[in-house]
Amino acid sequence: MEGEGVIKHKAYARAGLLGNPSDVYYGNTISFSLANFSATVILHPSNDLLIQPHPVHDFVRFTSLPQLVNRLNNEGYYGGVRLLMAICKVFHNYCKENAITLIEKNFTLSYDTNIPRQTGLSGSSAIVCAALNCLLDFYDVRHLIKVEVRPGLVLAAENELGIVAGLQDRVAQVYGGLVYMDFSEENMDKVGHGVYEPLDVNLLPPLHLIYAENPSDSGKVHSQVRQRWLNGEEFIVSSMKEVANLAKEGRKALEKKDYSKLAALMNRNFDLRRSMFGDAALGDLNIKMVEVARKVGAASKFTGSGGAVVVYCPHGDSQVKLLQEECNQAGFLLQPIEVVPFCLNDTDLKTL
Ligand SMILES: Nc1ncnc2c1ncn2[C@@H]1O[C@H](COP(=O)(O)OP(=O)(O)O)[C@@H](O)[C@H]1O
Ligand SMILES: O=C(O)[C@H]1O[C@H](OP(=O)(O)O)[C@H](O)[C@@H](O)[C@@H]1O
Ligand SMILES: [Mg+2]
Repeated sequence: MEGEGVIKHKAYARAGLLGNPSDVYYGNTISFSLANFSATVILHPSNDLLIQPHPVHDFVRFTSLPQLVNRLNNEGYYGGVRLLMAICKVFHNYCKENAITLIEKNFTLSYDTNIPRQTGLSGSSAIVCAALNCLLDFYDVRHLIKVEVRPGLVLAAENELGIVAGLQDRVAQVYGGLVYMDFSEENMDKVGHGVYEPLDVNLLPPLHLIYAENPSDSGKVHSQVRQRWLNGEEFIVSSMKEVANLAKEGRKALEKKDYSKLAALMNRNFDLRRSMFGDAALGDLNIKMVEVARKVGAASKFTGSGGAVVVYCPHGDSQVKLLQEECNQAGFLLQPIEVVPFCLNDTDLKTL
């Protein structure tokens, strides 16, 4: 039994279905949250304010030097503690700047997650998003912080830590379900966020996820696409516009349940990413995930910046079976995707 005043929130992994990474370039995306993986944050009222280290992800006791090195190589230096601290800071500052009074009281935050790291499934923002939801309820300010603003708060917490990211992940996690997002410059400059429209999750065909348990590519770190875009390089600017347009086209295709169109758009999305970023930046493993799907005639693209791909098998179960065999051979994991339903409550909706 959970104690009095305990608040618990879950946030799910997300997949970019179409249009990413144009969210970072005033574009459009369609993304969804998937129930396959999630992060949970629990808030207990307490006398002191405590951020509890996770027994595995923040573990600092090792059996040996090689074990310590192995853990750093696979998981990096950081766990989730810094993410929880950062969202506390961003939340506090946002409330202060917006004259939202927070009652003086303390809490303990703890978290757990099974979202595989560095797989482009947004494990970091899931932890931050779940923590933000706990804070909104603990201080009873959910009605005072607009839903559209929340993805920006999640992003701000990660930016605090030098994590470079865009908004589409956080929007999918705040809203749940399937969301069409418009990040056009006009909206972003006028209101500081995009325009987000939930779509019916039943418009989606059955989708699958391919990922690797220990992705080792660090390609994205070396990409210069952002700088080239800022320099106004014609090829990058026009390709990014085309990527954004895929989300617009994809919305129409979904609404008509025109899944052969959807498949073509997904494939084009990956091809455009590949031509802009280049194979070295994408990484062999990530490219192989896409190729494994294409080999059996399925459509596929990255869920995020690499590490996992979302797959559509137009020919159904027999094709999924072939895909499973290919994934087994390549050492990839394959799962049917379970889409999370839209998750805003009445209080959230009143802020829209
Ligand atoms: N499973 C996890 N457990 C604890 N912390 C995590 C986990 N995943 C991510 N983080 C935190 O988020 C930061 C960035 O994570 P990242 O590798 O970009 O994951 P993702 O792409 O899934 O968001 C990490 O440095 C770490 O602080
Ligand atoms: O490149 C992309 O498609 C996405 O990359 C980031 O997500 P990640 O989960 O870290 O791979 C970024 O946060 C997104 O906004 C991009 O669309
Ligand atoms: Mg991340």
